[in-house]
Amino acid sequence: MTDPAWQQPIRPPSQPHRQRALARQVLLTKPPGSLGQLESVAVTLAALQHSDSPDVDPIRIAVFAADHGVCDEGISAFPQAVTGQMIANFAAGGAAISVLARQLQAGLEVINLGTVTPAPLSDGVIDAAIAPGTANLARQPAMTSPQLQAALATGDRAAARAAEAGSRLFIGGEMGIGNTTSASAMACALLEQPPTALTGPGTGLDADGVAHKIAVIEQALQRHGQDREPLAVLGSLGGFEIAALAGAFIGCAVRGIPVLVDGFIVSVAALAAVRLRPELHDWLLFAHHSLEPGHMAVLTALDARPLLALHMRLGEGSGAAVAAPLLRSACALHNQMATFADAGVSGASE
Ligand SMILES: O=C(O)c1ccc[n+]([C@@H]2O[C@H](COP(=O)([O-])O)[C@@H](O)[C@H]2O)c1
Ligand SMILES: Cc1cc2nc[nH]c2cc1C
Repeated sequence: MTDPAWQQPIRPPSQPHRQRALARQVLLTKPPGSLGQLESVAVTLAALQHSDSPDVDPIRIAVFAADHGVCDEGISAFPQAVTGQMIANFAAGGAAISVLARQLQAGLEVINLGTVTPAPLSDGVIDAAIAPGTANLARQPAMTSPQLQAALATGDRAAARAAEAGSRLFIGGEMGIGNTTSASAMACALLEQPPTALTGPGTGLDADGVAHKIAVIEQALQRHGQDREPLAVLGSLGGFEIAALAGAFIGCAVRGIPVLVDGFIVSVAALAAVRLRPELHDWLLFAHHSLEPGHMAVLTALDARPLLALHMRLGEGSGAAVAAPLLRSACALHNQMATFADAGVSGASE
């Protein structure tokens, strides 16, 4: 039997391309370091893409959507039906990520991994339903092992489609009412922190709502928080869309596509995936710092330096889509700026 996709080899970044990109940055007509993170991003992309002219176009955005059985515990400000309704909105072009994808001229695909209210079949939605949502993680494991493998494989297929389309940057988004409970529980298990430190309002719970959500996560962690192995955490506390994101990110690294990581839920998926495959870490760029309070701890654990902090907390891949033009700028500056020699500009004084 062949190994599952998430066990395939991941190519290391090219050190010669990194060294040449670093050397070129010093020659460009600017004080060394003055373009800050735009410099390091261009150098990272050059090494990842094994290219002296890094480029993020075409960009692929894949939004993974699924429902969560833990909604039975009353942990979200919104009803579960919104997940299916938003899938239709993504496809119809009216959601925030639909607008941003158009603006970026990025390919957008929406992948339905299973909702309680069947999402209307629409063009542009890939049906990859595993079940009408996960089981209630406060009372039983969120998913079975075959369901977890199916979700990981669904993510890998999205990475394969991105590679076939020639994508040079992958943005993974998510939609799932209740998924901040799942992501917070996963983060607690993976980071060995208490729910009080990593739980927040999600779509907009008040203080009482957050206190109840913390109690639900405590219950879930008591039931199955002891096994901190990443597949066990994904299976017992995760969501289908979170597992698919983990599979997609590993699949992108396997195929040589850099990933721009979105907000809290996507970062938790990335953390689980990095625990599974530490070499994935090189392939992740971080878009923004979400308002969800657990995000900072997850970013710190990933040693991430997010590009933006806009107080966003939408999900869908929206923070990454907003940050993507910064990567375009970083590449354009790296590729097109004149050198001191070309432009006849004097370098720094001795
Ligand atoms: O990306 C984030 O940082 C983020 C923070 C808070 C909420 N969300 C979105 O809100 C939904 C989950 O919120 P909740 O309260 O239902 O758990 C889900 O569809 C996410 O895309 C996303
Ligand atoms: C309307 C709505 C849109 C979303 N997009 C991502 N999560 C969401 C949650 C809600 C409630």
